[in-house]
Amino acid sequence: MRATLHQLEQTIAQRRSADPSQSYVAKLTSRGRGKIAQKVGEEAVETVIAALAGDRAETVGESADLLFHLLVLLADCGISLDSVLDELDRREGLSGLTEKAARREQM
Ligand SMILES: N=c1c2ncn([C@@H]3O[C@H](COP(=O)(O)OP(=O)(O)OP(=O)(O)O)[C@@H](O)[C@H]3O)c2ncn1[C@@H]1O[C@H](COP(=O)(O)O)[C@@H](O)[C@H]1O
Repeated sequence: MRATLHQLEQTIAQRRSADPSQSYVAKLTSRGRGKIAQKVGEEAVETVIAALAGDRAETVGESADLLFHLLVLLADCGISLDSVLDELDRREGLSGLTEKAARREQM
């Protein structure tokens, strides 16, 4: 998962300055952060609709679209994927601490 997303992050970084007529990433980037953010919102809604409809294949496809567009948005904001993954790791550590604290209280 990490390797796939990091590879895609690198590809997006390379394609941002490509010819917009040759590259979707370049085309979307040239339309501005507002448009990129709008696409993230649309893909999120499409993912939710597919999940609630119980359509597994559609949910997988829309989730891939969502992750891809989120990476394009993060790149535009100058935020690395590692910053987000580090935040998730930090939270996992926090929840581990909470569990340990709860166990201590039960003793
Ligand atoms: N993962 C993706 C990916 N997922 C979805 N998409 C594109 O996202 C678009 C979403 O489709 P929509 O119908 O929602 O949007 P649209 O009609 O094209 O655009 P709007 O008018 O709605 O803004 C489609 O054109 C898809 O091709 C992607 N485009 C590129 N990638 C990756 O990005 C890499 C670089 O792509 P290029 O920048 O095109 O070289 C590729 O090698 C892929 O790995």
